[in-house]
Amino acid sequence: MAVDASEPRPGNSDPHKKLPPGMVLGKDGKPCRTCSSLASFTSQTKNLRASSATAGSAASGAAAAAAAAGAGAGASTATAKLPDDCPADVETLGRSTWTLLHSIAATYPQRPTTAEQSDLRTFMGVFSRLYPCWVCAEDFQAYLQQQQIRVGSRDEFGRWLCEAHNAVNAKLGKDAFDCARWEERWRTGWKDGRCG
Ligand SMILES: Cc1cc2nc3c(=O)[nH]c(=O)nc-3n(C[C@H](O)[C@H](O)[C@H](O)COP(=O)(O)OP(=O)(O)OC[C@H]3O[C@@H](n4cnc5c(N)ncnc54)[C@H](O)[C@@H]3O)c2cc1C
Repeated sequence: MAVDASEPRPGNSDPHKKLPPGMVLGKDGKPCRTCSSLASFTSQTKNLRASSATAGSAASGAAAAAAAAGAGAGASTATAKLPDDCPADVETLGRSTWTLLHSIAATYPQRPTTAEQSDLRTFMGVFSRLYPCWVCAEDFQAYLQQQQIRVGSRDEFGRWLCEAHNAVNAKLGKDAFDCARWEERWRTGWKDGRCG
């Protein structure tokens, strides 16, 4: 995964310089919420709304609150001020998606049939093309090309997925997760019993 999505990456030739850090444009050239951190997205949309307010239109309701939350605020501040029922940014989308993917690994058979292995391979291939953050999707497709997916058993896929997740963690400057413990995290619960 060669590209850091914290860098501005426009989908067209718009100038990078006006984009806040963490902002990624969609392939249509507009701010891409599912590719961007919430703080940068709300900061950018605030600027756009301010421009249109000057031209006579006003932002309102939750949208205005979101824009205000982004004004000069860090990601955590903006996140704290937004209601739960707003569209996903790159982080909430990522967390939910990893939960789904690791949970699929956790319920994948220990001895999958040929058809089950084929389904999982197909699912992951389609997933990598449909993932709503296009920069994430492109890098994940590249990862799939470099690190052939392993679907021969639950543990094989669980560890492959953990390594894939660690590759994203590394790209984002986060700590690596201990893949020997992927099942504790996503299937059995931690050995200390705190997950019930
Ligand atoms: C396919 C994919 C590609 C992505 N690419 C990008 C990108 O290019 N740029 C970007 O900004 N964001 C990307 N994201 C989102 C990013 O990975 C995180 O989801 C997001 O930054 C939120 O991170 P987090 O720290 O809350 O925890 P997450 O990374 O979302 O992890 C959720 C939980 O999973 C557990 N965990 C962490 N690492 C592992 C692991 N290796 N194996 C098993 N469990 C683990 C931890 O308990 C953690 O709390 C991507 C997400 C996906 C699904």
